[in-house]
Amino acid sequence: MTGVRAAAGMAAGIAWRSARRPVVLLTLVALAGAAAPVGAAWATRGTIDRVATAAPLGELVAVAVALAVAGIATATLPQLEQYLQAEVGRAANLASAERLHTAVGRFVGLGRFEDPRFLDRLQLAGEGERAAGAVVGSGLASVRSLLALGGFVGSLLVLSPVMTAVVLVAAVPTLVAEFRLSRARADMTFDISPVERRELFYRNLLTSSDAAKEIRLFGIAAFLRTRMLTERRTADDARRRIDRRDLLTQGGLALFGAVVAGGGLVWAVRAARSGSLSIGDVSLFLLAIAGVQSALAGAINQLAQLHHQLLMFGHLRTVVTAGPDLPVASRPTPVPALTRGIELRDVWFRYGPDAPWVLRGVTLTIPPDRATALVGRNGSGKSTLIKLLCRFYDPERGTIHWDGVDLRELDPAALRERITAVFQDFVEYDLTAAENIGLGDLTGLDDQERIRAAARRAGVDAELAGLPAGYRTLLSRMFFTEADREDPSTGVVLSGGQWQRVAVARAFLRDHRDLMILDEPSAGLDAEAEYQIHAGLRSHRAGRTSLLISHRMGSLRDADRILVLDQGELAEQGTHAELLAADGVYARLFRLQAAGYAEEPVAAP
Ligand SMILES: Nc1ncnc2c1ncn2[C@@H]1O[C@H](COP(=O)(O)OP(=O)(O)OP(=O)(O)O)[C@@H](O)[C@H]1O
Repeated sequence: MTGVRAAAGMAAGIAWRSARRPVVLLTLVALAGAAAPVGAAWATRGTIDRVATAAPLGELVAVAVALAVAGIATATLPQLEQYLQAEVGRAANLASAERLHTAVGRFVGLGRFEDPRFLDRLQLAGEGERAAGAVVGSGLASVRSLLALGGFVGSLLVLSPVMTAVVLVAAVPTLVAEFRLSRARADMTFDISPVERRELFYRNLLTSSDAAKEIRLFGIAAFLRTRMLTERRTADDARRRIDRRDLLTQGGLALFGAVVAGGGLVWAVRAARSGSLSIGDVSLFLLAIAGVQSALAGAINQLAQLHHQLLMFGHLRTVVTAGPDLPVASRPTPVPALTRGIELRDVWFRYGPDAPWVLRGVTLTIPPDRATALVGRNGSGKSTLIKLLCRFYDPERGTIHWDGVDLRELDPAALRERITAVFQDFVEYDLTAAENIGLGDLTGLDDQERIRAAARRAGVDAELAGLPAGYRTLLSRMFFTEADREDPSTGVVLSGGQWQRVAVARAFLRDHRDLMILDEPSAGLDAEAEYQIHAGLRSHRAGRTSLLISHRMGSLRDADRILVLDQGELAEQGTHAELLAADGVYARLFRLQAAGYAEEPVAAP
């Protein structure tokens, strides 16, 4: 309950700060909306009694006007309430989206994005993002219904305290049942979120252009479709169970309500016959009974919705108030220039407490102003080591020092300001060519000359300049209307190697950083493009600290130092010549690859 209360406080705070005036108006409309039907019931009673007793015309006109005003208010206020709820919703949801995504952007590491439970919560927080406004809307609608309920209960009380007690006691099981139902629905939504995530994965796969080739060639569309539908059926079964419970509960409650109302009607007719109620009283009684039931149903419905929205908003609150994913120093040390290099001291790392060790006691130095290469078989831990250098994770044991300072004492954002990188799984942004490069350094986003210079060094300038709209061409065919489909100037699809060079240009734009990391920058390049890129890299590397990972051993041989990782351990280090002479892991990998390039078949070592 504390979580729900805290979520209510946060949602109300967001709505109030983002839409004060609409919230005030909505409150006034809700109050008026509560008074209108009760007023209409009393005005009806007054009108009928005055007509029955032939009251003076002035009095008759006054009650008729009151009845008309109450009727108009009852008819029109719901529309105004709906508009204001939407207005509050838009403002509050926008503010919630900002809160949520600011919080997500503050996670400095990658661990949370790889935790399935956290991903489920994040998905539900997306729903919570749209719940903030609805929380206020449902909250005020509940208040309106409760006030109307109070008004009708008061009216009933005047006529019959016993009947009032009966109606109120009858409401208790309804309240309890509806809340249980709401909680069960929210639990079910959370429980099926992994199933929905898998369904989404299969659905995206079936419609993705990237996967279309393999799906067709391997003939796996039906297989994937079956899996997608199985996930959907599992989710639907869970929903059906709740819907059935809903049906039984609502049906039972409706029957119960009808019996109570019917009993009340019999009592009122008998009371009128014995003369203890006037005709107006009977009409007020009937309107009050109907009013109590509809206000009660409305209040319960809105409270149940409110409860559900608060549970969803609770997920957003959990994400927004989650502590830092990695400890960040409260007074970080300013990041020094990299003059002494980076040092790993007995670094141990694994991706989870039950996962196998990926790095085992790695101790090494990346010297400043030198080109260092990292080599090793697949899965030996090279990319992981790079992720630790950027502080996307912390080592489980051991420390990493940037110019003598433990990375944990630095502000992660300030550290990353000093680094540029091409990751193995770089991003292909569905943006223009210029933006794709400009994102490397936002200060250069509008600087065409800088962007072109970076592209030239990555060997992709001529190709980008030759696109239908040059650097302003969209590198995507995603955001298309039907009319755009035939017009190539609205977007193009690049080849894998071209994308790779765009990613290298992006890293080049972020020039003058202390450390340049290149994880397989030439994996998809043709021989000429690879040569060009490495020439560009060599000129860039001169006098700078760089760390290059590549399985193309030829591109590493001129590195100042080569580090060889094997099963998470530093197996060897030295220059190309030293490592060949040592005749270890490196020499074996190099000779295996060199054998593939020899003109005459050479026996593999
Ligand atoms: N996010 C992750 N979660 C869990 N395990 C991971 C994750 N990333 C990598 N691993 C595991 O860590 C080990 C090392 O992976 P890493 O990507 O560092 O190797 P690598 O040397 O760069 O390999 P490659 O040459 O294939 O790129 C692998 O066994 C991999 O399965």
